[in-house]
Amino acid sequence: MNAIEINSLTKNFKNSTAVDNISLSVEEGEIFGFLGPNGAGKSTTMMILTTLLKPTSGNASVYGHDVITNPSNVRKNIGFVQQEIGIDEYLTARENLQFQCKISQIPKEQTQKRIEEVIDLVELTEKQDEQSITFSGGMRKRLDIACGLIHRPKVLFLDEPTVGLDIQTRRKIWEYIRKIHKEFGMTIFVSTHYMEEADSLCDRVGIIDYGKIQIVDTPESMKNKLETDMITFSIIPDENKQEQFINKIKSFELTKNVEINGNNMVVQSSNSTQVIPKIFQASSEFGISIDSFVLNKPTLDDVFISHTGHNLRDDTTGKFNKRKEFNQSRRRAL
Ligand SMILES: Nc1ncnc2c1ncn2[C@@H]1O[C@H](COP(=O)(O)OP(=O)(O)OP(=O)(O)O)[C@@H](O)[C@H]1O
Repeated sequence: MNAIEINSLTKNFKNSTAVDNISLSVEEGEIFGFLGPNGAGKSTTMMILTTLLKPTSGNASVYGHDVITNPSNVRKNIGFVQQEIGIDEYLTARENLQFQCKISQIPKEQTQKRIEEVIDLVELTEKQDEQSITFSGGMRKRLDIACGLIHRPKVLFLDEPTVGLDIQTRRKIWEYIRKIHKEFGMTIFVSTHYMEEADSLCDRVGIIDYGKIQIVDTPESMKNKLETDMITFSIIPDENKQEQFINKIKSFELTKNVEINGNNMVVQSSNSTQVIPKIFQASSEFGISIDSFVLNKPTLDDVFISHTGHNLRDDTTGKFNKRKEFNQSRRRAL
């Protein structure tokens, strides 16, 4: 059984369509990334999947439980760590987790063990009796994630878990997410607008833009399918043989395009592994000396541009950004 099934899901707000007829399945046990810019519809989709919002049309289920007709069973199977940190900053880490145990109705005799388990997992054992107001942004997020885990959900939803954190802290959070995934074997559905996060963390990624899914695949396969390795090199000029050398490169079956700018050349190829030796072979055949050589493989940025026609914009309008700004100013004031 798939962990999540989404069929023709649409959510309209008064003046806009936030989620536009999306369909996708998430397999049990995978880390699925939902990649898209601000305002793409990621949070809205997650709120529908976690039963906090009703769709306008279409349907979705989590472990076979329909989000509209059977929301209480969906809730029993999920943990949701929202974009804004949900912990109470005036409680200690342990008190936050105790509170979470209470609202998750975890039997009293299991509370102690569960808290120890998750607090150890996110490496906050030494800080457990300190008020979380004294924690760094990364530590607060770790505690927030621990709160979402304590009832051992089958699916953990993480909405932009590293937004606003510096790159080192972001990488540390990825480590915790991998650790959680390994130890609990749960399905993780994570939204992000960071390419690197989707690339390094996720088994499969769905790119969403303007409420529509553009592509779903593994990051590796998405990049490979672009077939655009860029081989950039410069040559020592040779008036006699240069043209023949260029024509030879153009004639290779796997060469898609050659751009020439003075002594510099960019060869676009669908398979650099095969084309690079041929370039060197041709250079020795025509006595052309290659001065410098760089190979660039496609990135998820290139995949995003090829499917959406634009860069992953960082739009700063919209209700959720206002909320983010509010939270940031609240944190600054603390
Ligand atoms: N309650 C609401 N009322 C009106 N419009 C909304 C509401 N919630 C979301 N939207 C709009 O729906 C669109 C999708 O928003 P959503 O928050 O799902 O995007 P997102 O991809 O999660 O982006 P972000 O990372 O900024 O949260 C945006 O244009 C947003 O302004």
